[in-house]
Amino acid sequence: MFKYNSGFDSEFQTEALPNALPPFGNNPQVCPYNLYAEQLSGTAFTVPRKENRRTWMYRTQPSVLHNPFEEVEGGSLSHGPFTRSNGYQISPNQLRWNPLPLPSCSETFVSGLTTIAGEGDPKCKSGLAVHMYTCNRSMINEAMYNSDGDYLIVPETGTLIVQTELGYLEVPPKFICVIPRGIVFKVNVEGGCRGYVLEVFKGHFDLPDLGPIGSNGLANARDFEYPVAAYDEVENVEGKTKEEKYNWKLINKFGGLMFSTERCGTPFNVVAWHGNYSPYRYNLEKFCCINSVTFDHPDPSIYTVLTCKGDDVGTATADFVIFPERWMVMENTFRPPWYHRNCMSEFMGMIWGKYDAKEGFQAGGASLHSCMTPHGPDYKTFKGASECELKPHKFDKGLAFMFETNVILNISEKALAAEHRDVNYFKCWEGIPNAFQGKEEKEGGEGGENKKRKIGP
Ligand SMILES: O=C(O)Cc1cc(O)ccc1O
Ligand SMILES: [Fe+2]
Repeated sequence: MFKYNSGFDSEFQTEALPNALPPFGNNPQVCPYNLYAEQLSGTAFTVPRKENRRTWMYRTQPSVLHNPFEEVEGGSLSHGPFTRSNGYQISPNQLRWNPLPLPSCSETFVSGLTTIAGEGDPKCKSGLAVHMYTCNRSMINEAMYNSDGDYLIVPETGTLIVQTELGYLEVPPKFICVIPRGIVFKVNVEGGCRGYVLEVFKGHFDLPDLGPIGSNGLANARDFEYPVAAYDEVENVEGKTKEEKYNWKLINKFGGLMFSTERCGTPFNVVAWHGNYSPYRYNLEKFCCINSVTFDHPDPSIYTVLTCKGDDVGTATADFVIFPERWMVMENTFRPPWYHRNCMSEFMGMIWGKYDAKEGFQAGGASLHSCMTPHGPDYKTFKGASECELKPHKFDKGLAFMFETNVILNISEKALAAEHRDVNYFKCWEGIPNAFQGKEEKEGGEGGENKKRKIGP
């Protein structure tokens, strides 16, 4: 339906009307079509050139035309600092949630956002938040921008039509989109929608380095799609009062709180733009998976789609990782995820189908295994994967993902107390027997062959 340009992190130029971009330079004395030039900076002016992101927009009116913002009740999205007094707790427990029910009353993407967890402070540009949304209504004459960071949106049910200042993105399940800090957007939907949002308060998402993998593979740069310029029809405001002209609601998430105001006409009035700071979408089915073809289950970092680098080299503020359809061919290997404890925290969601490590992890549900919280396959999965014949096998039963972060997340009390929380989750590991056979009975003896284990009584 919509057109796109492609290429991660590229410098694009796009015009909804011919020759709407200045032929050279960014801010000529008078712009083509008498448009207003406006720069949006996504990095400090002075960061190194290869990290520098900014976009020049040529719009029918500049963004300044709005009334003063006032703080509003942010509902479940407004998170303020992630403190106990503000309704956040920490927990070293294994946590899991069943799917959030789709809304029974009218909700937009923004009103239907609810913060699940977070750490850090958007005012200091550090940390992240994890949100979920359910919605069933398009935003009409209503738009939002986030001063706090970049949104990475993962739909699970329903297609989002994301209208942004820079053009449209269609984002069905199995696609993701990123809306960088400051970009004004609205979301149109048809029917019930549900999904996940990762918000990073510092930096931007990058493709991970590939090291010895080489110059291709995982998420390929050419598969990232960027909007082409599109603007709303200009309204005839002749004879209208100021109130009638200021007919759009503009919401701003700012320092963890929500603010709202009225703005003069549509904010989607950019006729042309050029630059490298833009929202984009990516089809997760284009992910080129790298996996073991000999033995052993590799670390899940091989499935990293996008990473938001942290302060320490190789340690992300947040990675977006998927567990896509793939062939499992490893020999003499327990193929599902191993039991493990991780210094990073793992928030997981399910886009469709089933997860290969557990029963009961449902599409639209979520789990959180925080820093050093033990987790891994439930006993049934362990037993099955330890005893099955190891033939080449295509895992094609579902698509899970992980937001993996360096921080310990504070969890919203609302999410902890929610009815859809699976408080019996920890029981999925109950009954794992002690299968140790004792020194005398050990098969193979010292240095013996790595024999197939016998499981259970
Ligand atoms: O915990 C999980 O299910 C996610 C995960 C998957 C995997 O293949 C290896 C490690 C890991 O944390
Ligand atoms: Fe894990």
